[in-house]
Amino acid sequence: MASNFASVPILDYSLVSDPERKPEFIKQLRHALIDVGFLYLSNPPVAREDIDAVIDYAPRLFDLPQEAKEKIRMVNSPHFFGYSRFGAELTKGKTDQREQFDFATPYENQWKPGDPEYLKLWGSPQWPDEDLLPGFKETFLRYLAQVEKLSFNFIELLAEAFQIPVSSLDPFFNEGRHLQHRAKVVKYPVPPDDSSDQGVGPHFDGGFLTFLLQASPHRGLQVQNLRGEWIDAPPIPGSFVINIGKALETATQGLARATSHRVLSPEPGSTPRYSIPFFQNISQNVRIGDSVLQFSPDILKLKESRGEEVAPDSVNYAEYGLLPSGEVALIGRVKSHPDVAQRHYPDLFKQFFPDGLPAQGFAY
Ligand SMILES: O=C(O)CCC(=O)C(=O)O
Ligand SMILES: [Fe+2]
Repeated sequence: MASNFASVPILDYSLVSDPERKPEFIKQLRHALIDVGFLYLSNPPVAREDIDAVIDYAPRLFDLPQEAKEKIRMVNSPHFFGYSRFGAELTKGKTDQREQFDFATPYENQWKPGDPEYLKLWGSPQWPDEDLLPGFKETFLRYLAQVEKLSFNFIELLAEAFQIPVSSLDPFFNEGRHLQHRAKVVKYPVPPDDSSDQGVGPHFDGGFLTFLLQASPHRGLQVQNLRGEWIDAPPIPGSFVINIGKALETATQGLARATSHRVLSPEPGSTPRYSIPFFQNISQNVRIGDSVLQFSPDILKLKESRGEEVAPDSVNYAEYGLLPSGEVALIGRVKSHPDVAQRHYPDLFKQFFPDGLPAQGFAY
C-alpha cells in the first residue's frame, strides 16, 4: 500500500530517555525515515535558552553595517565560510532570494601539500567582530556543540530503527568523530511585489542529517510528498526539523529517504523569515559506495511499502557513491560560490567555469 504523507510527523525526544516508551519513538522514527524523509523533533536535548539566544541574534547579524558583513565575505575563505550577499545563488535557474552567513563547528585546517584538495574545505570560520555583536560567537558555538551531540545520538537511533549495530556506522566517522559540521544563518527578505517567491528552490541536502531551526514564525518551508505535492512544514516553537541528505540516503540503500524541499519567500507586507540549518557531515575520505550499510530483508522490504513515487522537482546529485564525500562537498561549494572557487581553487574553477566568472552560482 502506498504511504503518501500529508504532513510532517512530530516525534518527542523525551520518549528516548523513557525505557517504556522508547520503542514507540523508534517505530515512529522508522516510519518518518523511510516514508517521509522529514520529521519534527520536539523536546530536543538543546538548552532552550541557547535556542532562544541564537534566534534573537539572527536578525541582529543581518542588521550589522554592510561593511562589517563584507569584511567577512565568503570570498576571503578557502573553507567557504562567511557572508554571502542577497541573491548570490540560483537553484533550478532562478535566483534564491536569501542572504546568508556560513559558520561551522570548530576545526583547524589539516591540509598539507600533496593532500587531496578537498581537505582544504574544513577550517576556521569567519566570525563578525565581537564588539559589534557581543557574545554571538560563544553562544552560537555552544548551540552548535549541542546540535552536534544530538546529531550523533540521532544517527545511533537511526541504527536502532533499522536494526543494525551502531558500530556499522563507524566507517562514516573514521576520524574518531573529529569532524566539522557547517551551519548557516539565513535571512529571507520580503520580495518586491512583482518578483518571484523563491526563497530557495527545490533541492535535496547533501550530507547525512540536517537539523533546521526555524528562527521566526513564518511559514515558507515546504516538503514534497511522494505524489509530488508540496506540504507545508510551518515552525513549531522549541522543535527542530530534521531531514535526510543524499549521502545518508545513498549509504542506507535508499531506506532513509532524502526528500525534496524548498522555501517560499515571506508574503508581501510581512517581515523577513530567518532560519538556521545545521548540516551533519561525515569523514571527508569516505566513498559512500564502498561503505553502503546492509539490512535484513524484512527492513529492506519496508521501502517497497512506499509505493509509486513521482519524480520530485529537485535535481539529483549523481556523484554521491563514487567520490570521497569531501570531494562531493567541494564540488557543490565550487558550483554554488564560483567567486570563492576562482580565488582559492583555480583549477577546479576552470574545470567548472571554462567561460569565466558567472554573475551567480548554481546551487543545483
Ligand atoms: O531555510 C530553511 O528553512 C531551509 C533551508 C534549506 O533547505 C537549506 O539551506 O538547505
Ligand atoms: Fe535544504
